[in-house]
Amino acid sequence: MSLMPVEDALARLLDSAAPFARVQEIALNQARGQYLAQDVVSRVDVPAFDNAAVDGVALRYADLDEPGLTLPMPLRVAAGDPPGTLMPGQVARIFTGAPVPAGADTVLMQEDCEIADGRVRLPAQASVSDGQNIRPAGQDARLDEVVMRAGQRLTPQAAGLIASVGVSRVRVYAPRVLVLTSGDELQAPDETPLPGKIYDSNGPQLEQLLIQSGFAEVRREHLPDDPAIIHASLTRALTDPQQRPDVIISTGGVSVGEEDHLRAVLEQQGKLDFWRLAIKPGKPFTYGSVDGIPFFGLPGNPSAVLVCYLMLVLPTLRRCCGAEKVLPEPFLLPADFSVKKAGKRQEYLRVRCVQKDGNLVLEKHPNQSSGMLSSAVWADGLAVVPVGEVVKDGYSLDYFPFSALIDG
Ligand SMILES: Nc1nc2c(c(=O)[nH]1)N[C@H]1C(S)=C(S)[C@@H](COP(=O)(O)OP(=O)(O)OC[C@H]3O[C@@H](n4cnc5c(N)ncnc54)[C@H](O)[C@@H]3O)O[C@H]1N2
Ligand code: MOO
Repeated sequence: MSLMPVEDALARLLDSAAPFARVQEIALNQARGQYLAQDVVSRVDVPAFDNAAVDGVALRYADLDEPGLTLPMPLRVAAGDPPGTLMPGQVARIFTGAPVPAGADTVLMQEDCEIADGRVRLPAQASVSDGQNIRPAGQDARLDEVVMRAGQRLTPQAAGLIASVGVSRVRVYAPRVLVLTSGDELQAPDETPLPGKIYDSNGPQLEQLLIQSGFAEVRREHLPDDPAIIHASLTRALTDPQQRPDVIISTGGVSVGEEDHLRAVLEQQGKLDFWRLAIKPGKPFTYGSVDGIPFFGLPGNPSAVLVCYLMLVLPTLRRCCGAEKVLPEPFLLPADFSVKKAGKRQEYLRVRCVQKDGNLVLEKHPNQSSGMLSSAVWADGLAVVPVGEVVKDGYSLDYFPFSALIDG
């Protein structure tokens, strides 16, 4: 059976992405990297007035025409003061951020003048540029200008920019995400370990991935390997208006084993769109919908969860928030390792970007088992080995830092 290429799967996911209906108005101090559901329009010019970029003196450039000039300094303007007016033949003491007085057109750094007894000895005109050290009104934003578009992320810089234009509340996408872990072998990390059982790591990992990538409304539920109970839990989540999610992400139960029930329930209760991709780790990746809600069925192996979330789920969530760009550009970096056997699936290796002889190279963790997370913690990103390719030492590979994948 041929597996669907990762690019085709991503294209299908992005095609199917419909805007999330759930939108929330939040105060800027609640910004946690969500996606804007509205354009942000400036209420002012930023800066609102021409102002000094340095501490020094404000003057008329034309007054510098005489060499070795000393002029009186009757005016003092600090940040927050009204600008005042400068008469010809005068200079004003001025500080960074203070409005430039009417009549002044140039600001000199105090280090370039001699200030004494209310007078200033000025440098030669040749060493000064007309208009220097003035930050013009509106250079950052103009009144009524759109400074951020719907679909952009509320990064810390964005929160600062939005505050600077006099806007304190914004509408953001706030989809409810239901994370379903599955498997009779799982226990919560605070339980006493029982024979044959393992601790759930997918639940905490996915929840943190979602929160860090701007999707904080996460509810987690654990499902046993019992189709009737899985069916009932899904029905409850879909019919209770307090719980009804906007997207569902499950882990485990999508492969070919007799105890892999999630895909079967999805097919029965909803619609299976596609299953099985040429991706390593993550082959049994499953996508469909239940009652119109997108359903991502991730494999159970924890590193497959990480890779599938970052490369397939998160880009789709971003598109549902109106984002144009859903994946960062990869860096092309040489491998400091080799992969001798060409694979049938596009492989996402857990790698580190390190310095070697003054150049950046990629180092691969020796154990790439999809059941392991210690290698994912050791790594700082993923390197991509396309289907059918071997990697010789020094070959360049696409490398995505985790930070860029998560931040978008
Ligand atoms: N005969 C075949 N067997 C398998 C195939 C295959 O093609 N033929 N594919 C393998 C691949 S690749 C993957 S990936 C796994 C995925 O299987 P499932 O998605 O059905 O996942 P499970 O079997 O439920 O779990 C796999 C693995 O992960 C552990 N797990 C599950 N949930 C969690 C959790 N929340 N926290 C930590 N670990 C979890 C689980 O115990 C299993 O060890 O199938 C292969 N098999
Ligand atoms: O696709 Mo699986 O995660 O390689 O073991």
